[in-house]
Amino acid sequence: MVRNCSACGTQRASVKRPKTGAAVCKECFYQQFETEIHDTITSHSLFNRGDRVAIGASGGKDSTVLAYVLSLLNKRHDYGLDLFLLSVDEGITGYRDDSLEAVHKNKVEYDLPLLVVDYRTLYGWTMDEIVSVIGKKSNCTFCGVFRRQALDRGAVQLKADKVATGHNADDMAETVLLNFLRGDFPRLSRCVDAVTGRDSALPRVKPFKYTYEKEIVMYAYFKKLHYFATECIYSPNAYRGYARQFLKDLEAVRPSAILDVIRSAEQLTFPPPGSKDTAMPVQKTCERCGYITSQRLCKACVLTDSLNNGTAADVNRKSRPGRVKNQSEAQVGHAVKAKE
Ligand SMILES: Nc1ncnc2c1ncn2[C@@H]1O[C@H](COP(=O)(O)OP(=O)(O)OP(=O)(O)O)[C@@H](O)[C@H]1O
Repeated sequence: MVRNCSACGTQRASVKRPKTGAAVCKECFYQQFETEIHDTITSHSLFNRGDRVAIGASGGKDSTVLAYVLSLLNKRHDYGLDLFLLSVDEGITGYRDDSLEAVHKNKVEYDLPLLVVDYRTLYGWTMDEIVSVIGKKSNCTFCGVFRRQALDRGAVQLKADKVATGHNADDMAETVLLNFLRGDFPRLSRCVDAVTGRDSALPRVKPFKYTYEKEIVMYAYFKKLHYFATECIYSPNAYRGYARQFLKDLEAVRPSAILDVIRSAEQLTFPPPGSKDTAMPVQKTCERCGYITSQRLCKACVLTDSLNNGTAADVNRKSRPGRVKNQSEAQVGHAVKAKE
């Protein structure tokens, strides 16, 4: 039976929205999708007029749609933002080199300036080289720490006020589950923030906080956006994989499950009311590179040292659970938990 769009009532419905189950026409899907992102941006005050915003552009679906939609909304609602694409080349042959080609296309199509920073220049090591030394098991630790800092360093080069990333609602809900399963309560409430480091020099914003991955894929498909659709070849993050599959199973039964998980975490406060455990680590700067850290050396310098002095494989072995960690190892173990 042919149904009319539940929003405009005139066009034929051609899309069933994964988030709401509503049957809508393509135009109304675009409108609703874009409006929901605009609402997230305004309700969480993600940007200020005149902000220079570095969009973390990996060439994947999320950041490609983010670059497209932010350009569109910036014009439509006159946000007054200066947008830039910022890519980190981790040095993964057959993965990042291909996805960066998509970013180069986006740069032209969306008419946005692009800066590419790379691990080789920043740290002296590519991920291909790191994996050849430490294997695939814990390489995400190195990549996560290096990427976070590389994005910050690139953003500083761009004189950016903010970094926007394509983390979507599925990513957020997965991270909530993982923090819950690890008993990481301090992170449990913070991991759903649409803005992190609001008072820092370089806040990070997540305009897709409430945007479902399936809708991002649909939007990219209908709009024929150019993106690179392959998983990282070095990404065996099995534990996150379980959380992802669990959420997908829940979503299949009840589509609101993803949003419900996020909303639950939003209600949590840490430390719990009445708790005396409120001490936050004191922020300093790394003695070697000047990057922010609560230790003498930042995590990236600790990891780079371990690669240079041949102890990188030990760092991974030692940071397994059940063993008392020294300060450097504790920093590294801590870093594994961040999906950024
Ligand atoms: N190499 C990179 N260069 C720049 N930004 C990146 C890079 N990798 C990740 N990001 C940013 O972090 C976000 C989340 O990254 P993640 O690795 O989870 O990829 P993802 O969920 O597959 O996203 P995407 O589809 O954009 O690749 C991305 O949307 C992007 O904004």
